Amino acid sequence: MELPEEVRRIAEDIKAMRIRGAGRIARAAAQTLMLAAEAYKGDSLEDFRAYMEEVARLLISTRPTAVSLPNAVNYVMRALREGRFQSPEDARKAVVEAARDFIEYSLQAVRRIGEIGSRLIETGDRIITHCNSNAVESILVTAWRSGKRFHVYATETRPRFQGYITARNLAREGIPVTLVPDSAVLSVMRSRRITRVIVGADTIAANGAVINKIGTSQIALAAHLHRIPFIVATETYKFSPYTVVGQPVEIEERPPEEVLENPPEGVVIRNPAFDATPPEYVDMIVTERGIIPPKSVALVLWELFRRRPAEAGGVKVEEDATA
Ligand SMILES: O=C(COP(=O)(O)O)[C@H](O)[C@H](O)COP(=O)(O)O
Repeated sequence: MELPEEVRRIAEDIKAMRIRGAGRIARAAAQTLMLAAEAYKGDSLEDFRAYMEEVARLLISTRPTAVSLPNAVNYVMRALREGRFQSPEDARKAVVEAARDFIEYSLQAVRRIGEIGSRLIETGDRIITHCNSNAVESILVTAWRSGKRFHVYATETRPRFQGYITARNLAREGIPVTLVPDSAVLSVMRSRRITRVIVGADTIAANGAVINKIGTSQIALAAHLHRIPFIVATETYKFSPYTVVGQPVEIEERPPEEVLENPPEGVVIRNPAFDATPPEYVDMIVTERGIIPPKSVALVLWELFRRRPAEAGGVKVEEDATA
């Protein structure tokens, strides 16, 4: 069966970043699998499986870095890949149910991160954040609503300026927020005596490295130099099972036009969208399951994926790889 127009449109929205942010992308993928399953018209189980695999492939191909995307797709598809069904109708129900479960878990996880992470915020804090993260916003908004008073410095986040979204959302909550150019981070850290940095994540590697918006690692390095706690807020479906077996995280390279429409002749432009912050610069990772140090990531991954190697994209998670 032809893929529904709506499925292609959402895939295009993710690619063009009209739907963006690792958590949102994951939820949109689950929603799209649900939508595709509901739109299926045929009556062959085999055909339904092939059709759903095509949707899964299309979604996974949209953006390469955030592991929340394949993790969400594999979670939803597991029902179909491993289940025994009498009819496409049963299989369809299983997909819809798994997608609903994922979306509900995800929304609940973001709320839980807000509750757990807000305990780390104190009145008087001056906090730097980078890009736009639902998980970070959840922490800041929860802390603010609980009566804590603090000031946030949001970086613009060139070239796509997601920092504007953060600044606007926080300002709407009444949180004092100052927007600063990315290059002002070190200067702001010193002059404003920043007390904490909080960022989100697209992928957490098994060694505790944090892959997030380009520029995150520079901010982490500056925080490390100034002994400012560097906190990462992330749902555990951004932990990458692939990295357990040593697979590198692909860093998305976006179109050069995002940086400069018409570069002078002879000028080459590069536009990597993410970077990796080494675990040595990360003080803690706030997840929906609690706060962990980066060196515990492998343990959580083991806990999450040991019974479900299929979710690691068919990669068998070997026991001694996480020992
Ligand atoms: O790097 C980005 C977004 O990059 P892009 O704008 O290129 O998608 C965010 O920090 C993480 O995705 C976490 O966000 P969340 O906590 O909302 O999942």
